[in-house]
Amino acid sequence: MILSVSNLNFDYGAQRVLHQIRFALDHNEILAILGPNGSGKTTLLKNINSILTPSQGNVMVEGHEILSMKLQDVAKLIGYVPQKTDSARITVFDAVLLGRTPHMSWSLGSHDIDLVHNALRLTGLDALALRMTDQLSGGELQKVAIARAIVQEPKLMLLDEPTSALDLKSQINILNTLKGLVTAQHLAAVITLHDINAALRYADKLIFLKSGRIHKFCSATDISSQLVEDVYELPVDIVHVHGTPFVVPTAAM
Ligand SMILES: Nc1ncnc2c1ncn2[C@@H]1O[C@H](COP(=O)(O)OP(=O)(O)OP(=O)(O)O)[C@@H](O)[C@H]1O
Repeated sequence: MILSVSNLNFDYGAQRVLHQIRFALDHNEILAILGPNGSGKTTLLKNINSILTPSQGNVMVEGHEILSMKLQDVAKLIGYVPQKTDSARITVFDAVLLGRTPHMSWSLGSHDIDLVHNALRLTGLDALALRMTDQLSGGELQKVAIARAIVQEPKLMLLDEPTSALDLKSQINILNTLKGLVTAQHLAAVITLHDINAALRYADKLIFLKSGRIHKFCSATDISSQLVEDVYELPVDIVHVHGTPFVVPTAAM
């Protein structure tokens, strides 16, 4: 098991936003967190990597209690791709190289440089390596954040809506890259998505959050129209295309 979250509650001030969250994730697995706006998806990711501190409960990654670790050590275990990434007056290459910071001492080795080149290739950014990040589009910046998380060589990747700004081909490339990395490097990934159909295609496990509670923790194969209707309060049909389930809102609403 790579990630274990037990009895986690989180409050923003007096407002409880996450209630008794409990799940585990194995190596080689992608977990998609789904749910309506405001259901707590981003808050849950930020509790897993200790940007936010749970009011109760704990998070273990590879047997380490995250809350008791130094941030630099957390960054060796967890690569985080936030929903929004800031640009700066540095090149794409340097922005990606920053992902190596937790592993660096004094010198920059050829391994670090090779990892950056590889991540630029995987995310389709080779041609932009020397461009300043403040001259990128939103989707290109999103790819930089993903490349930076890849060079961290984490055991667990947390990605918050990583494909929200990407065109269709880039969405598929990034999700295929993520799936390939998870398998090849024996990692796990937790990814928040609004696109249920992408989740059904790429995730092994699903968590449906509703009002800060786990409504259902299941496999992608357990999807049903009733489940989606209960969570999103929207009537849907499930159709199968080439064996893959697709959620389609029913015509009559
Ligand atoms: N900094 C904050 N202070 C107070 N409440 C917050 C803060 N950030 C988020 N919230 C509230 O916490 C709840 C969960 O928010 P969160 O961003 O985790 O939801 P989400 O499922 O990621 O939403 P979305 O799909 O819209 O991105 C919401 O009710 C939100 O209004």
